[in-house]
Amino acid sequence: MGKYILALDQGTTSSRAIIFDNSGKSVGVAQKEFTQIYPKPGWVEHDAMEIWGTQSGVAREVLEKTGIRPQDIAAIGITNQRETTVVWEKATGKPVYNAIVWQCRRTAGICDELKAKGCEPYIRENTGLVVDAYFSGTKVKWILDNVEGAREKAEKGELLFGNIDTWLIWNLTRGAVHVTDYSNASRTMLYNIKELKWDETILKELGIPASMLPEVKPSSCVYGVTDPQTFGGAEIPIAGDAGDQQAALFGQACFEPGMAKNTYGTGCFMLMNTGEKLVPSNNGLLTTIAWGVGDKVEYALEGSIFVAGASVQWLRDELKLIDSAAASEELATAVEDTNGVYVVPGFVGMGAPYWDMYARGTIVGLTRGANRNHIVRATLESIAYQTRDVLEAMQEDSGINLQALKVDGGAVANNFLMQFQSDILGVPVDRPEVTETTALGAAYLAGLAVGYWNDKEEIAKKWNVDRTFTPAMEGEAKEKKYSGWKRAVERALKWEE
Ligand SMILES: Nc1ncnc2c1ncn2[C@@H]1O[C@H](COP(=O)(O)OP(=O)(O)O)[C@@H](O)[C@H]1O
Ligand SMILES: O=P(O)(O)OC[C@H](O)CO
Repeated sequence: MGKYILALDQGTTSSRAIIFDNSGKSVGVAQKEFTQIYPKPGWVEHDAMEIWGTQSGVAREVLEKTGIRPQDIAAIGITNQRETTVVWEKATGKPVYNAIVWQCRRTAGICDELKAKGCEPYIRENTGLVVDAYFSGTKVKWILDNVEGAREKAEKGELLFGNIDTWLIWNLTRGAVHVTDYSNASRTMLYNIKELKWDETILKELGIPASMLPEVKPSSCVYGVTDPQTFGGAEIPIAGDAGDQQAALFGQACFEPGMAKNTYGTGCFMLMNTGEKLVPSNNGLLTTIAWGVGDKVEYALEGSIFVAGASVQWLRDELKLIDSAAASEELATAVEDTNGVYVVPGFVGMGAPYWDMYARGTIVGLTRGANRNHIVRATLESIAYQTRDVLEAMQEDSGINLQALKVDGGAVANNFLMQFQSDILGVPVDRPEVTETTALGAAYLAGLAVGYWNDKEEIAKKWNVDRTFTPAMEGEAKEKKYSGWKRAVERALKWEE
């Protein structure tokens, strides 16, 4: 048995490879950002070949950097930005179009048509999702309808569809394996999460041939081995696969119903484990598959926030108010409050609990005294307010009052944000020692499949807190700030016509 597990974490803005040892500690990381393509307002694409190139590149880099031989890797775990859609030719492996990213709004019209036809209740009940351009189903339909010859080829069985996990596994095995796992399948809007099979009614409605779809497998099992050409002759088992938010839930050891985590990356995603029980939402959350491990499939409630850390990138890259994401903390704490300013980062519409594809970004409450620091602070605060929106919905749906929130992802390095988060929620926020929990979750899933770790109990013992932020804001002040946020959101909704 190899001594390490290699996790491939293919995120929205970068591809990362992390090697973990048996204690769950990272022993090496390599990361590379890749191109974000914005062909039109509201459209977002990635070059699928660049995704494969950067992901395989960082995997080789981390091995070289650490001096660990591919033969010393016991298994590879894959985790990925979810919903992002790739369609490629089976014979050549060539994508027929750029990957359409989860944030892309181009299929809002298709969603409106589905709603007008009355398909929403069926989709909600059987996929656990709301009808929104976020999910893969309408993106596949768009490619088949808009790329010349695509529909014809798809009907002849010549095209394959996959989310990024499927695309990576297909390339790692040089076209030998076309699979996904339950958690990723549950984000396509094509998968029946009650019956655990692709939903024929929805496929028919969207005109998507079943021959394009990957086989759906558990999140922890051996899918295949790497092609010898990828890692200098080694045939490493690929043994874990989960969408990044579900992987983070696993990496945070949220194994019991009622345990929840919030991941602050490009977007922000709060998931609560609901065990083998499928809990429908009446408050704008999603019901999704957490993972399939062994012969059990477990579910989660999810609040998906589309823009979180991405708004900090916007401050840096578009407004040029800060030099680095980390600098946002210094500017935010240079002022006592936002001076009444609210930023609503509805750049790609708003996700949970609003689900408005036509919302757009808004800054309100500006006065002559509003300065750069106030705008930076208001942007960070918007991440915490959106989290409160989804936490309230989650508590309502699950009937569980959260005692503490486990957090992870790039933006949890920001102590101001974490303290404000705890203040505005009124619950403690626990930041673990390992904040790369997405990659860690994928590593755990892979390690479990090959016997590198024995069981979930062994994994749960490895979770350690780095810092707990406890609520320090007085109740009235907190509610006043939050009600201002709710009014600001009203201004952002239904903006785009
Ligand atoms: N100190 C910080 N304060 C606020 N945001 C930060 C900080 N460091 C990183 N971020 C944000 O976190 C995000 C990166 O987190 P990461 O978990 O790597 O995201 P992803 O997996 O979505 O690519 C970026 O959007 C960045 O702006
Ligand atoms: O790339 P991330 O970490 O922001 O995650 C993206 C989500 O999976 C989208 O559903």
